[in-house]
Amino acid sequence: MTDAAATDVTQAQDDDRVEATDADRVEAPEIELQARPVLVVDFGAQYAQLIARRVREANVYSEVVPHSMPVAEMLAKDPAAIVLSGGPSSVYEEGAPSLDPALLKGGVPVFGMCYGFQAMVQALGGTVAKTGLGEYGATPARVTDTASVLFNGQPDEQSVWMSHGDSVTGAPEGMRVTASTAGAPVAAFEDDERRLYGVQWHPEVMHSTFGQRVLENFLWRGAGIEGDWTAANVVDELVEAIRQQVGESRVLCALSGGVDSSVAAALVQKAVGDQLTCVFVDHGLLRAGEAEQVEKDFVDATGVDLVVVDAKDQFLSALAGVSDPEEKRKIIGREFIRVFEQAARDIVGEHRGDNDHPVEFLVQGTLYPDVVESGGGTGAANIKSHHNVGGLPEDLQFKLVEPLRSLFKDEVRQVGLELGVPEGIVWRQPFPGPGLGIRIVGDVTAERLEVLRAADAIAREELTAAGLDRDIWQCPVVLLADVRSVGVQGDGRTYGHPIVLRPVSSEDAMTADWTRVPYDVLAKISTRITNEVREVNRVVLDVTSKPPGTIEWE
Ligand SMILES: Nc1ncnc2c1ncn2[C@@H]1O[C@H](COP(=O)(O)OP(=O)(O)OP(=O)(O)O)[C@@H](O)[C@H]1O
Ligand SMILES: O=c1[nH]c(=O)c2[nH+]cn([C@@H]3O[C@H](COP(=O)(O)O)[C@@H](O)[C@H]3O)c2[nH]1
Ligand SMILES: NC(=O)CC[C@H](N)C(=O)O
Ligand SMILES: [Mg+2]
Repeated sequence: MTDAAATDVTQAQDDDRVEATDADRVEAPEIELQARPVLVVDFGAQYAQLIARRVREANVYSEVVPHSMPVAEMLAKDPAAIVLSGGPSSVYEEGAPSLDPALLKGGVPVFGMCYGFQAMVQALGGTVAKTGLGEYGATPARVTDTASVLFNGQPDEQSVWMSHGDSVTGAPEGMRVTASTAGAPVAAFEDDERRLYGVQWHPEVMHSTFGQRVLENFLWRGAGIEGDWTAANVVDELVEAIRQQVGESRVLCALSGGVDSSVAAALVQKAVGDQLTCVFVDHGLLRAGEAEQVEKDFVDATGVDLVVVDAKDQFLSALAGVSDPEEKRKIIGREFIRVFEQAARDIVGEHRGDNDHPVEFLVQGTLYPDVVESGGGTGAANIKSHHNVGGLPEDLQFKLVEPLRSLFKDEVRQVGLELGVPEGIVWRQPFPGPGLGIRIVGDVTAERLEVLRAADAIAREELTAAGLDRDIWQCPVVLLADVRSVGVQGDGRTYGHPIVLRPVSSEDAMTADWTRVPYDVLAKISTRITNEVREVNRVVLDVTSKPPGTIEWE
């Protein structure tokens, strides 16, 4: 299940850590889709993006907006409907985010969940109070009208996921109460005339048995939305939005050969064809065989116009002596941009005479998780600065083209399949842009990279041989360069470094669990790494989920 809980993990104070500041916060996406959106108003919820995602699963386009956005601005987006999220506050407290009653009078269908439900009640003149009857987790609900818009055709007893301490003690006038629980006599209400609906629970989490059905009923029946938004529509809309944004300008695409940039490149290719040049940076932090694979196999499979830049020395010298993860990420983000700037100058030079248009735009395969982890969500904490978002330098001259910025990886894979991107690329495991640079705990040197590359190649080879590639989301292999332990090899003492295996299963990288790789496969990897990589005398397995751990160690 997806959730944004990871972004809420409080970071331990550490004087050596490069602190994330407000300056790290990132701007809203530049590309906007043309379908009328369903706006998810975020009241500080754990699950705002999850709601948006569930709306898209109902084939309706959706975007998250902060509760602080003025109503006029929300209505200016011409929303097809509005969903109000949950949130940690209590509506009757001073300073709690409130709902402007004007939003409920704009003629747009509205659906409130939990805090959003309570905020509707307050705005409509009902009452909310702390009753001492909080409900947390799976809760039996009684539906009192199984023919209503929300509950049509559903059983009159269903299990819903609750997380509330406050309850509605007085329903607003004109609202029909259609469900109740022990702690929330008013657990759902509906008003078909004003097209206002709400539930006290969280239909967006999979533990609410009929959650998706309730949401779909609101969207399709209550709001009368067609539900025709599919990967095919999104391709058309994104292509059109890219054309609008880019015009006649030349465009560079930062292409890693990974899923996201390949799909982004395919979209831009479709939109502005020969205005596009892809740039792949070999920063010396790649895995064994990767540069060759992108240079040859990728071009063979897609036919893109690709420039490969060898920037190994530039990155390694910029990273020399740096061990702080955030500092590494910012250096890598900056050096990437410096490489793209140079490439832009070279490309303009090449085309001088037949093309006067400078390279104004840089395409990146940024996804929503990159944005939210970099602190770009509504009030979300900075967990780590992804090189392509929070790691961008302040003096960035390019305008960014990031068509996938509000999507999750599994949605991007659907878009990729729709575009005909080869399956071998669509189903590739993710590999982070900062590469092995954030898998060496300690500073990055050419020698350490060699060690890690050798261990990583063995782990990948054995996991592939065991047929586990599609079961595993990705398996970072991490070198603890500043840790040494004693071993005995060939009857002699060794004092080597540990390698950590971090196989994880996930749907979208927002949450993850460690993969139960069979012991015999782990044994083989361990034996081979310790036999074949001289500097390593110990292999350990990371058995932490996300949260609390992140997938990468840095
Ligand atoms: N070596 C590289 N050369 C050029 N651009 C890169 C490189 N590595 C990353 N990027 C850029 O940074 C973006 C973010 O990297 P990220 O790893 O999240 O995505 P990806 O590599 O496209 O897909 P995946 O998540 O499947 O690895 C990429 O989409 C791409 O635009
Ligand atoms: O392109 C990227 N630039 C980055 O700076 C970066 N940091 C993490 N990752 C990848 O993002 C996903 C979530 O990773 P974490 O759980 O470690 O935050 C995982 O798939 C990670 O591999 C990155 N990708
Ligand atoms: N999850 C929520 O939206 C909770 C709403 C409110 N804070 C309550 O406890 O009732
Ligand atoms: Mg990648």
